[in-house]
Amino acid sequence: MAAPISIRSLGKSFHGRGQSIEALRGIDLEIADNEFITFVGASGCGKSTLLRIIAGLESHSSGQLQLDGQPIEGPGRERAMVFQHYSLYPWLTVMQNIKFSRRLKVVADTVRHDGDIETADGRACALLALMGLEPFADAYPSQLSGGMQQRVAIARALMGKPDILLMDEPFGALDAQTREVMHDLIRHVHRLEKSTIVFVTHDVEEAIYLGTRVVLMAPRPGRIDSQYPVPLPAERHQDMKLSPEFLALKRDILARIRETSGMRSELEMLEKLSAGMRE
Ligand SMILES: Nc1ncnc2c1ncn2[C@@H]1O[C@H](COP(=O)(O)OP(=O)(O)OP(=O)(O)O)[C@@H](O)[C@H]1O
Repeated sequence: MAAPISIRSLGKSFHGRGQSIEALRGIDLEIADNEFITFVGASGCGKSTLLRIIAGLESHSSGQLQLDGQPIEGPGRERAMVFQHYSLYPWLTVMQNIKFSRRLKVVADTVRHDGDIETADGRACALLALMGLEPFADAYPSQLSGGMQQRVAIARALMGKPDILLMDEPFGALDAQTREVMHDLIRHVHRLEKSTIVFVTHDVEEAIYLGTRVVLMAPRPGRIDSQYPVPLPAERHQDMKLSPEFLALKRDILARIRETSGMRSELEMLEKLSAGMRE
């Protein structure tokens, strides 16, 4: 069962070289069990920092952060993270990469149970099938396309049956067609695995297609600007990207990103400048 995340008045500042950067201020957010929540916003608005704090990879400076009622004080097995760059071990095969985190756990245990290993093998085979990787079980990462490598990274993250999957622009380096395939795949994974997914992206269309709720963050300091429930059914297909509800939401979010990032005033200034040159 996935655990709810509760974030109250959370702030984060980075200090260094006589400078202080307020990366996050006053973040209040509840993320429900099994939710698929997506984050968008201008560069530098603190999306990755917030994700890393939820992962326990970064500490917060103020406020509270709880997972199932308990404070998050570091990484935990109930959370797994997938990054933009595949971070696979090049000397291990696909199957070995998927089983790697589980192997660390088994080796770390004082008593080694054969049953554990069998269960891990079964889980790895199931994930291999789920991610469409069966023909590549014995291949090495360098023999795979970017999309296939990212499937391996997702399978590896799912290996420990995490309640929460944290994804930081996982498809950012993929071409448009591969991204579409990955979108349907990750929604399928969400349905089957029932984990909560917290997904950071620059791509508004991706955020709407995947999420049940889109959170828009704004920069300087990083904060939540607005939230948008996605008016699409749980079962999604690519044609929905052309529906009036989808396009209206995309337009609203893009306009708000332009406003919060200062892009709108820059565009207006450019327009005035070119009008002046025409006169
Ligand atoms: N380790 C760090 N040390 C100092 N400043 C940092 C650190 N990590 C992030 N920051 C700063 O915190 C702010 C938020 O950064 P963050 O990477 O979380 O934003 P983001 O929304 O994920 O950006 P992008 O979309 O470009 O990835 C930025 O001003 C960034 O420079």
